[in-house]
Amino acid sequence: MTAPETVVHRDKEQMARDTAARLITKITEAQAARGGASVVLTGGRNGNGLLAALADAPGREAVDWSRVDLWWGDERFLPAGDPERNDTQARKALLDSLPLDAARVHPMPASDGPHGEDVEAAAAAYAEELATAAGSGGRGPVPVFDVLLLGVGPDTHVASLFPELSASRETERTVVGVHHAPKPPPVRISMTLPAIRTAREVWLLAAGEDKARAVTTVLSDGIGEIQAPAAGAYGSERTLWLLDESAAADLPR
Ligand SMILES: O=C(O)[C@H](O)[C@@H](O)[C@H](O)[C@H](O)COP(=O)(O)O
Repeated sequence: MTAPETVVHRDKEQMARDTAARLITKITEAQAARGGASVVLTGGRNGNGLLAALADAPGREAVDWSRVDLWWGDERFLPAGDPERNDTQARKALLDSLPLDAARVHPMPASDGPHGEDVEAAAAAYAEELATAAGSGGRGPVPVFDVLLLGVGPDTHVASLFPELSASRETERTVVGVHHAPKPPPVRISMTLPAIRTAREVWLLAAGEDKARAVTTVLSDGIGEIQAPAAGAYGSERTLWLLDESAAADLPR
C-alpha cells in the first residue's frame, strides 16, 4: 500500500490544468520508457474537467496518442451514445479531437450491446477484455495501468464502488455489475478495488466544498474501505489526492 500524497490547488480550474500537465508528463515518460501508456478514465465533473483541460493543454501534442490505451474505471449501464454515459462525455470533452488508435480505446459495454440488459455478463466481458490485454506482461488479469484516474464522490465512492455495497466488498473479480447505485443511474459497471490497486499510480480527483467531508473522512479519520471505498483506492507505486482548497479545507494543515 502506498501512502496517499496530497496536492492542493487554488481552485478546481487550477487542479484540472495542473493535473492535465501532470498526466501529459506521465504519459510521455511511459511512452519513452515502455513504448506505450495505459490510462484508466473516470466520469463525473472533475474527471471530465480534467479531459477538457487536456484538450486545451499546450503540451498535448507531446503525446503520441496513437500509442495510448484508454480504459474506463466505471460506466453507467446505458445504451451506446447515451449522453449520460462516461465514454460519451469523455469523447465530447476530449477523445473525439485526438488521433487515438480506436483499437486501443476500450469503452465498457452498453445496455443495448451484445449482452443486452445483463449487466453481469457485460461486466464479465470487460473483465475478459482486460485479461486478454494483460497477456503475459500484465498484473494478473489486468494490463499494467500507468495512471488510474478516480473522481471521489461526496460519500467517498470511487468508480461505481459505493459505501457498503457488495461491489465494494469484491475481492476476486476485476469488474462487476452494480445495482441500486445511490448516484443515478442505478445500474453500472465498475472495476473493483483489487483491479484498481494493480495500477502503478492511482490519482484521486476531489474539488469543491461538497468533497471536503469525504476527503477528511478518508485522509484523516482512517475509515475502512467498505464504509469509504476511496480509502481502498491506492496504487502499487503512488497514490495521489489532487484537491482544491475547498475540498482540502478540513484537513489538518
Ligand atoms: O460515473 C460516475 O459518476 C463517476 O465515475 C463517479 O465515480 C464520479 O467520478 C464521482 O461520482 C465524482 O463525480 P463528480 O466529480 O461529478 O463529483
